[in-house]
Amino acid sequence: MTRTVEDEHAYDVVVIGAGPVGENVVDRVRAGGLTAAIVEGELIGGECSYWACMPSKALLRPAIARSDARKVAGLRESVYGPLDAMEVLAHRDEVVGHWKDDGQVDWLDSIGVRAYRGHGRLHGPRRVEVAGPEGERHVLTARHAVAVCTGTRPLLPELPGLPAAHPWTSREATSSDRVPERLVVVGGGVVGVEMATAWQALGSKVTLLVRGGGLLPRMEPFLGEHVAAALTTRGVDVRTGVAVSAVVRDGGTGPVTVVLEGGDHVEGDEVLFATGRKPRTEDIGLETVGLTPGSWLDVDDTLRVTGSDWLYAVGDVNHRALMTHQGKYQARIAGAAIAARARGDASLDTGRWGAHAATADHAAVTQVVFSDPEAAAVGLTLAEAERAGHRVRAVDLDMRSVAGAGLYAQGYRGHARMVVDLDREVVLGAAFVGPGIGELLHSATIAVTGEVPIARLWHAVPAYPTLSEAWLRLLEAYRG
Ligand SMILES: Cc1cc2nc3c(=O)[nH]c(=O)nc-3n(C[C@H](O)[C@H](O)[C@H](O)COP(=O)(O)OP(=O)(O)OC[C@H]3O[C@@H](n4cnc5c(N)ncnc54)[C@H](O)[C@@H]3O)c2cc1C
Ligand SMILES: NC(=O)c1ccc[n+]([C@@H]2O[C@H](COP(=O)([O-])OP(=O)(O)OC[C@H]3O[C@@H](n4cnc5c(N)ncnc54)[C@H](O)[C@@H]3O)[C@@H](O)[C@H]2O)c1
Repeated sequence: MTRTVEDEHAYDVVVIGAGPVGENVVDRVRAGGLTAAIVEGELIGGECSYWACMPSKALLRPAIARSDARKVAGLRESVYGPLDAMEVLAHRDEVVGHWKDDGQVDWLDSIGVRAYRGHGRLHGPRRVEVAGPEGERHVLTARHAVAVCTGTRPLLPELPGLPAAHPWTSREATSSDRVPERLVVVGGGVVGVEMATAWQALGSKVTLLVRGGGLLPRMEPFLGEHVAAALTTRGVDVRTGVAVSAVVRDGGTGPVTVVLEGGDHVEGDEVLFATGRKPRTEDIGLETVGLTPGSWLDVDDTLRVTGSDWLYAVGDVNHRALMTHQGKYQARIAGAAIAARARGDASLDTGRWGAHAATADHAAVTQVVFSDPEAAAVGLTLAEAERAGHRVRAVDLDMRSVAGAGLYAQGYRGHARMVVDLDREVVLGAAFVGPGIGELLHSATIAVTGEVPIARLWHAVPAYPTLSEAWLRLLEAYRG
């Protein structure tokens, strides 16, 4: 039965979108002494919890653990067999709470934040309307700020036959309850690489179609080269420099044919399009506050939308760094800035590395790609540092020269790079690829964020024999 309940409530802060970022915004503004409400149209916890980070990592963990174990003498033989795909999928279902958000609802209750179920839209300055699932309507007004944290959805290219072929997007690739015999993956970015790794390990025959020259194009090129070589060794058909021109699936079910420019084609039982994201801003009332529906939202370093004194855009939706940890960092900064402005606080500190400025978005974005081998990076690549006008030197290291690498895995293959600002003698960026390398990243993040002088890093002694001795070798190479 459809009913209309119209009520109006005022809060200090109203947040649209209860993904990891929206949740952290309300947490921080509550900690700053403000009242807050949050609006969610699907599941509280957002894309990350149910169709992105968490399920993808649950699928990848057994693949990576098995691969590492197969490189250890005395253990290799015990892990020779295939993964139990059904067990892995069942564990993935546990990790995502069977796509139920009760736990997150309890948490919001516990911090005193009211959650409104439904689609949120701006309706003029400081006003949000919520259209609930049963036709009810709530009007929320914000005394201090509205934060748009609506995230992204998959961006599909306009190709003949694509909608009718019912392609997988990241949602199906992370929630499928069966393993397709043949999976075609289009896109060599992070989603394409991680999902090709997972489904190949779970038993699919994977073809990875990449239009550029290599994988993971936003990172140092050697990361993608190592990952591509390893995927190929494991049986993935990695094709670079190819463009998809059409997709054919008669009747929308059964085998799917991916047609390439030049006439070649690839057959699969499913096709995943991992071709990027677009902002979820097409239907959130942006036009009522002078902004363009469907656009990414430009913000300053306090995450406030350009030209506004009350509207914030935090997380994926502002296109600064599309990762959960970066979005949560922004949420901490935005929450503190909103609370400080609400107090009329003269201590608002928006300078570089200030308490109310998301400086790391420019200088120290971190990412771990859970491929096999893992790829990880922080800060600037060599090319980015040069483009930015820094006088830099890149120091490279074959990870085989690190004693801990040989112990971690026989036949260890990996590589590390540190990009040094020669004028200030600080690290601007670092990148690593190799088994177990993801956990090494935070040491690099501290070096980059702290702008620790190389002369002081020389005194940061990595324990022997760990992978962290990569730092020792990099510094030795730099100092000559
Ligand atoms: C396959 C995959 C794997 C990933 N793995 C990782 C990883 O390992 N590590 C990592 O750091 N990042 C990862 N990411 C990126 C990560 O998922 C995003 O950066 C993160 O989810 C962004 O959080 P968010 O809160 O900004 O947006 P989202 O998580 O997208 O949440 C937005 C929320 O807003 C809601 N919403 C939208 N519009 C409205 C509206 N009008 N009214 C009400 N509610 C609305 C949505 O329903 C959603 O719940 C991955 C992404 C993908 C696709
Ligand atoms: N571990 C992690 O941190 C993690 C994991 C998954 C996703 N994410 C984040 O989620 C976001 C989305 O990831 P993504 O991989 O979907 O996007 P992406 O932008 O990283 O990669 C998309 C790739 O698809 C290619 N592409 C675009 N259109 C194409 C076409 N028509 N044909 C062939 N290739 C095409 C692009 O060249 C690009 O390389 C990223 O910003 C990523 O950082 C993070």
